[in-house]
This record gives sequence, structure tokens and C-alpha cells, in this order.
Amino acid sequence: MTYNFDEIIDRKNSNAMNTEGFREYIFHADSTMRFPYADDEFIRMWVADMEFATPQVIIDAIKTRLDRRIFGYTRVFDPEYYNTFVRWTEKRYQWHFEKEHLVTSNGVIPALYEMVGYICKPDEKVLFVTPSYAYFKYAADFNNRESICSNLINNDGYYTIDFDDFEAKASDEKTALCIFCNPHNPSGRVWTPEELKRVGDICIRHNLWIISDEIHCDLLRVGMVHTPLAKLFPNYDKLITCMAPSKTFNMAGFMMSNIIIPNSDLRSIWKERHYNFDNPLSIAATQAAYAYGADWLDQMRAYLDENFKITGEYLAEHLPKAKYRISEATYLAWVNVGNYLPDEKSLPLFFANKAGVLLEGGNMFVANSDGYIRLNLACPRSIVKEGLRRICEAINNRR
Ligand SMILES: Cc1ncc(COP(=O)(O)O)c(C/N=C2\CONC2=O)c1O
Repeated sequence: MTYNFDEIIDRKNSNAMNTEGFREYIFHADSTMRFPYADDEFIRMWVADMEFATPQVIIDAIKTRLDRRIFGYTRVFDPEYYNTFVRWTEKRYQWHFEKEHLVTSNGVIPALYEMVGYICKPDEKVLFVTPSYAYFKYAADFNNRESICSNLINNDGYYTIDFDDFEAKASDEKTALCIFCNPHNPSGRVWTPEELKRVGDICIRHNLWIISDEIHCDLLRVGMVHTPLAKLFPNYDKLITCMAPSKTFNMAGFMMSNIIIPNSDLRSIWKERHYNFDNPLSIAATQAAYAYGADWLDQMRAYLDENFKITGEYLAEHLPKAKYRISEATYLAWVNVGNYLPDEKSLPLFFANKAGVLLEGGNMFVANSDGYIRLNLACPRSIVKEGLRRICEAINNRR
């Protein structure tokens, strides 16, 4: 089957964050905030969900479950749920994990919120690299735990880990947990086994817990290889792995993620305190995604690769002083426009007002992200092209 990723799908009046939630999330404003563009005139390149239809195989599985017509209290009991997912990780990442280590959560972020509280004592710290997905900091904030950040080294747009700084912060006796993003949002880096080995060795040397957030792992550029951190450290049971179908198959609204907790004590705490019920439609959707979604994913990745390619070509022609590298994973382009807008206080506000483009950027990624904008390229190509046209025009025509 050939999928049509050029199709523009109307999301209005579907309670989508993407169309309804931007004022609050990006601008901390209410519905009275106004722009020179009507809401449906915006090109939306901000929140990380896709403008592509969720694969039909997933929709069909949901319909099949709907036909059972009763939707009472539900959790994963069927071993086929685990079998389907572990076959996916074995086939794509040559990584196996034990059935009893798998728990489900209604999202990776809710899992982070819970586990920071289970793992860190009140005076302990959470370490992560920056720039970072802001919810890593929010998970620490929510639990009144201190964040400790290690800035990535930015080599002309290619990010690497400052291992000396990372180890200095990991060695802080109050640092108890590292939340590590692999692949990395927002830089798009796919960490190499060598980089991952150094991260793991440092964390183990300083007796840290590690949560490896691998939610973007399926969204690799063609030819890239994802290495689960736990694959390199099979005997370190203080290493939790988070994966989910939500980013991969555009089903974040089903709020289903897989958390692999090898440490039996932590797993017991999780089972004791976590509200351990799942949406029956989400279980059906997740199982179908991993059982039958590979063909759609492979076609979608090829479409995304082309979107990243045309983005680089367009920026090279129209914004030659911008810094851009094709992300090694995710569907998020990370572009440094600082040479053009060095004094812009809010890049999202500038582009909302001047380009009619909703995007994230600047200080929305905790630290070490000044001058950068993040563009969601998981859109029909015509939308990507119009967004790029508007962004470049707004910059080149600014007064
Ligand atoms: C690294 C990372 N972890 C977790 C999540 C969310 O997981 P969930 O709770 O949905 O299972 C996201 C979503 N990233 C988003 C969502 O919108 N903008 C972003 O950058 C993410 O990028």
C-alpha cells in the first residue's frame, strides 16, 4: 500500500493542541491574544505531533475493539502486547527485555514525573543535557527537585556531549538521576554507541539512576541506527527505558507508552503507586502499530527525509547565514537564525506576528538554545514549503 503524506487533513475543532493550544503553551497567553493572522492562516510547525493520518492498520484495530462495545476498566493482560513490542525492539534494535520489566504509562512525561519522585530524595538533583525538551526540567520542578544541566558543545550546529562537564555534574554527591534523551530533542542527534558508552560509564561510576527517554528512536533518517542505552548496559538495573508509539505513528492522543524498569524495587513502587489502568482503544492501537505499522513507518521516514533535504536546500538559498544540519532523527529541524535576529527577544513571537508561522525556539529548551528555532517537518510538503517561504521572507524583509 502507498500512503499519501501530501494529504492536508483538517484538524479544526478536534481539541488538538496543535490548533487550539498554542497561545497558552508558547506565549503563556489566553484566547484573547491576537495576531495579524487568523488561527487557520497559521502554518503550524510547533508541537511535536504530525499532520499525517495515523496508519489505517491502527485505525482498523481501534474499530475492531470498538465493535466489542464494552469499555470497562482495562489494563494490559494479554501477553501478545509484550510479544508484539519486544519483537519490534528485537527486529529494529536487536534489543530484548524481559516481560516482567515492562509497565505502561499514559505518557513518557507522566512516567518521568512519577519516577523523579520515586527515585530522588528531596535534596537530590536531576541531571540532563541542554538544550533540552523542557519537560525534563518540569519533571524535576514538579517534584521540587533541583535540575542540574550540562550544556552540549555546539560544533557549528552539530552537538556533542561535554563529557568533562557532564562528569563534573554527575559526580555531585546530590545528583541522583540522569534523564538522557536518545535520540535528542531538539538537536536531532542520534548518539553513537561510543558516546552512549561514555554516558553510561559516567553515570554508573557515580551510582546514578538513568532514565533513557527513547521516544524518538523509530524516527531515524534512513541509514541511521538507534542503540538503546540498555543494550550497552544489560546488567545495570538502575537504567529505565522509555519508548512509545506516540511519536512514531502520530498517536500521542492515545496516551500509551512503554516503560521498561529492570529494577525490581522501583518496579514494585511503580506498581504500588501508579494508577495502573489503560484505555482499551490505546492498547489495541499500540499493539497494531508495532505489529503492522512498519510499512507505513518506512514510507513516512522516506517522506520526512525529503522534507529535511528540501529544507536545507531552501535555507541555503534564502537564508545563507542560518546554521542548519539535517537532524539524524526526529521530525524536528533545529535552525540557528541568530545571525539574522540577534536581538529578537522572542523568536516564536516574531515568527507568529511577522510570518504567520507557529514554531518553538529560543529559551523554550531550558538553556543553550539562543538564536535557534525548531521546525516540525512532519507536515505535507506543500505546508513545509510555505512555512519556509514565510520564515525566510519575514527575516529578509524585516526592518
Ligand atoms: C524527548 C521527549 N520525551 C517525551 C515526550 C512526550 O512524551 P508523552 O508524554 O507524550 O508520551 C516528548 C514529546 N515532545 C514534544 C511534544 O511537543 N513538543 C515536543 O517537543 C519528547 O520530545
